[in-house]
Amino acid sequence: MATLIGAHNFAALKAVYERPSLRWILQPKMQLAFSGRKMTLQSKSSDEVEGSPFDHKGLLQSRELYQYVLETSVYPREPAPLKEIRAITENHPYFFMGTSPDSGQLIAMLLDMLNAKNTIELGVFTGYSLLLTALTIPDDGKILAIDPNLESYEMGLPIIQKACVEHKIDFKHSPALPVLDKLLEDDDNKSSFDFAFVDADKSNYGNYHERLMQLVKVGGLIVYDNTLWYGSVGMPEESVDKLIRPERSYLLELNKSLAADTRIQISQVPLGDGMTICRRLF
Ligand SMILES: C[S@@+](CC[C@H](N)C(=O)[O-])C[C@H]1O[C@@H](n2cnc3c(N)ncnc32)[C@H](O)[C@@H]1O
Repeated sequence: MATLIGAHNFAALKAVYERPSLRWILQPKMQLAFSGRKMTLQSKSSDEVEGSPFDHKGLLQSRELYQYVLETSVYPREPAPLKEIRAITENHPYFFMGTSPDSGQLIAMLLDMLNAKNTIELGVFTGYSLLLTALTIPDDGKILAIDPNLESYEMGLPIIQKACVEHKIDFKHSPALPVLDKLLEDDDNKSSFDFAFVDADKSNYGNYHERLMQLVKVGGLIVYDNTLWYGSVGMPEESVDKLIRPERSYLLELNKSLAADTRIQISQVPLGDGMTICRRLF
């Protein structure tokens, strides 16, 4: 399959893509071909992917094991609208940013176990984790979803509408920090959220944590995505591509500070790109 994709962010995408050490991270199953200012997105067959730098295995030992998990436990139980949003996201130039379905399955279980009704999400993209949350919480539940990128949100919106869950979503087209600060001006918002999912700019994770600790109730959860950053947090700095080093350093800092934060119970889960689940204790 080959699809012509838009030329926005062309130079940046081309520069990133052409770094061989990053290709396996960015394009596990697809390949971008550049011709002049035209970009073509091409699916790779399983045979082409296998054993190549594009081989995708998440954080597990092998691609086969990751596929086994997805095909045995995740895909058979994944609701149809989520399959649909995952399919349309494959056409987005940054499709690799979507929350992985295995992480999503755990998030849904956590939401259910908490009986979460009032949730907040930082970093929406095309809406996989948002739709998952909307499908899981009750009909009168609410999700405050924040992202400065409206275009990506609008890509998944028709699927959210078709699933009849849009009424649960309050989308704020904005960076997250000012929205959180505004919420904190009203004491009624403090300790009002059952659940927070953070999948936005890694440089602000520390700032988000301090604010979310006030907004999420005692017993509530804050889940941080990408805390193992393609496994790079366990690698020596010099072996990590320079392009992903800044985020790696923010995540190293975050992981250390979460481990030292006595206000929370934590679990570092090696699913997807690594998620840290934090439960507010006091
Ligand atoms: C990894 S994607 C989120 C994936 C999403 N959870 C999903 O399931 O598809 C990261 C998102 O964070 C958003 N983002 C970047 N900076 C942000 C900020 N300051 N505040 C909130 N979101 C931000 C980006 O626009 C992008 O859509």
